[in-house]
Amino acid sequence: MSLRIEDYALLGDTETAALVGNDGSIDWLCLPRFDSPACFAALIGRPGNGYWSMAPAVPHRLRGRRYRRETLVLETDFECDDGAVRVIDCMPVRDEHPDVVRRVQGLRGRVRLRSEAVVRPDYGAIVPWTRRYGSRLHFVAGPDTLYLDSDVAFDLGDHRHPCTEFTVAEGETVDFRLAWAGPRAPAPERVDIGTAITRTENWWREWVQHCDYDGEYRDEVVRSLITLKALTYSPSGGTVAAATTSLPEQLGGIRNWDYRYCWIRDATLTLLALLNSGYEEEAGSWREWLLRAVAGEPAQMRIMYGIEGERRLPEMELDWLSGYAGSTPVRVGNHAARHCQLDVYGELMDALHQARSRGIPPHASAWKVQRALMDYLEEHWRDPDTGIWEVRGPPRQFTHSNVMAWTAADRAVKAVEEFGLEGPSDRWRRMRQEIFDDVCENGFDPKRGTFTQYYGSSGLDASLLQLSAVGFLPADDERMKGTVEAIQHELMEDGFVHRYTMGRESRELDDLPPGEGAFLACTFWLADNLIMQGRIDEGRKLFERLLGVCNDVGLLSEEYDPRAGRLVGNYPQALSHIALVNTALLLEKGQAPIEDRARTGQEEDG
Ligand SMILES: OC[C@H]1O[C@H](O[C@H]2O[C@H](CO)[C@@H](O)[C@H](O)[C@H]2O)[C@H](O)[C@@H](O)[C@@H]1O
Repeated sequence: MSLRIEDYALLGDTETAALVGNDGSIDWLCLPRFDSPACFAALIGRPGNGYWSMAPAVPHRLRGRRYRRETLVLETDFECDDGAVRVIDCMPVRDEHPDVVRRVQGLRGRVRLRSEAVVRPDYGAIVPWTRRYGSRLHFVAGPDTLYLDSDVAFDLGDHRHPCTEFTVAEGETVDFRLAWAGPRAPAPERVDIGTAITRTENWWREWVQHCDYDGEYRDEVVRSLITLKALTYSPSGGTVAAATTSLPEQLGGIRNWDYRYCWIRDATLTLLALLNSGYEEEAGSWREWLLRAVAGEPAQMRIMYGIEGERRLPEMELDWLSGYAGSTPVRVGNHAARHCQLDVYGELMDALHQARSRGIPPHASAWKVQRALMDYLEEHWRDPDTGIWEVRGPPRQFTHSNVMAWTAADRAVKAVEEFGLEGPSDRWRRMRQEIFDDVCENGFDPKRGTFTQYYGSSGLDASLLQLSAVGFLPADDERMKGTVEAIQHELMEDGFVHRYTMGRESRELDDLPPGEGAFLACTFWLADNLIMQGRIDEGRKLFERLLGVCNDVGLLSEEYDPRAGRLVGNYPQALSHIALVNTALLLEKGQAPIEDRARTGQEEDG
C-alpha cells in the first residue's frame, strides 16, 4: 500500500525537488528542473517506476523525523532490536551538478541497512544502461546521465535493481550521493558529503535570518517560507505551484493535474507572502521573471508559464503510470495554460503596486507593461472566463474575476495618485466604479444576503472570501458578513471549506465528476475574514485547526479530505503555505497589510 501524502517530506535545491517517505525511500525526483521528467516516479506509479530506498534491512520502526532547525536538511530516525540509525537527506545548494546526498549515521548499536537504487528516467518508463566503476554507478538513458557514489559498493544484479547491504555502528557514517549530468557533460567530481550537508544547512539558516516575523507561529511560518523558497526556481525567480504532478484531489479520482509550472496567481501571492515576511530580494527576481514572461502583446498574456516563461505546456497522459493510490490519469503539462482567467490581472497589478509601496527599486518597463495590461482589461473585463478554479466547463462571468478586475483598476488609480506615474486615472476611476456597481448588482443575491459564484447563479464560491482582502468591501460590511455566513453554512465540511458547491451545477461548471477534498487555502481565507471581522478567537481556533493538519514536518498539500482525515492534491502546495503565512501575519499584527488596502479601497467606492 502506498504511503500517505503526508508521509512524505520535501527536499529541494531551488531548481528542483524530491519527496522522501518516512520509510526512507525517495519516490519522486525530477532532474535537472522541477518540470523535468522524473527519474524516481514510484509516487505516482509502482516501485518499478523508480525509487531510492535507505532503511534497516531487519524489522524496524520509525522513531521520528524532522528538518534540522530552519533548514531543508531532513533527518529520519529508525530503530530496531540491534540499535538505531539516522538518515540525513538533502539536496545541496546547486553548483554544476544537481544532486541528492544521503548520510547514514549510527546512533546506537550496530544496524544492518539496505539501499536499492532503482533509477528509471522519463517518469519511470526507461530502464537505463547501468555500469559500475568501483564504488560509482553510472546510469545512462537518452538525455539523462546519473552517477551514484557511495562509501559501500552496490551489487548490480541483473542491472535492473542495484542494491547494497551494509552495517553501521554507533558513531560511524556511510555516505551516498546521486548526481545528474547532461548528455555530454563531464562526470561530476566526488564531493565530501559532510561539507555538502553543512554548506546546505548554513545556506538555509542564512536565508531564514532575513525573516522578520517573530510571532507566536514562527516555526510554522518559517517552514512555510522555506517551502515557498524551495518551490521558487532561482535562475528565473518563477515559483511553481507545487513540486508534483497528479497527486489526486480525491483518492482514486481523476482530478489529477500537473502543478510544476508558474501560475501568475500563485507566483504573485508567493511574492506577497515573502515580501510581507521581510524578503525583498525575492520580489526583485520575481518581477524580472514576470516581466519577461508577460512581455509582448497583453492580449497574449497567459495565466501560467513554464519556469523560464515557456508558453506552451501541452497536457498529456502518461498511461504507463498507475497513479497515486490508483488515481489516473497521470497528466503532465496543463491545459489550463490556454485559459482566460481575468483575476490574474488584479493579482499582478496588486503585487506590482505592493512592490512599489515597499520601495522595491523601480523597474524601467514595469509601468509600461501595466499600462498595456490595463488597456486590455478595460476592453475585456466583462468577458466570461474560466475563473480562479480553472473550470473546464463553459466560461462564465465569475464574481471573483470581476472583483479582481476592480482590484486592477484600483491599483492603477493608486499608481497615478500615490506614485505620480502617468496614466488616465479619471478613466480608470470610472472603470473601477463601473465594475463595483456591476458586481454589487449582478454578483450579489439580496434575498440571501450573499455574493454568489457567477452572475445569474445561486451557487456559492469560497473565492468570495477574498473580497475584503483585496479591499473591495470591508470585512464588517453586511454583504461580506452575509457571504461569510453563507459559506460557513453551505461550503464547510467538518470545519474545512470546499471551493464551491458540489453537485449538478458544479458538474456543468467543471465538466468533471464532483468529488474532491476541502481546499486548504480557502479555509485559511475564512479564518482571515473572521479575524478581520474582529472575531479573533474564532479565527485563531480555525487557524490552529489548520495547523493541525500540517504533517509532522510542517507541510501541506492543496486539499484535505475530512472524511479520510488525509491530505490530498499536489504537494507541498504553494497556495496553502502562502495562506498559512498570511493568516499568521494577520493574527500577529491584528490587521494585515492586506487590510490596509481594504480601508483605502472602500473610502472611494463605498
Ligand atoms: O481542479 C481544477 C483545476 O485545478 C488546478 O488548478 C488549481 O491549482 C492552481 C495551481 O495551484 C491554482 O492556481 C488554481 O486556482 C486551482 O484551481 C489545475 O491546474 C487545473 O488544470 C484544473 O483545471
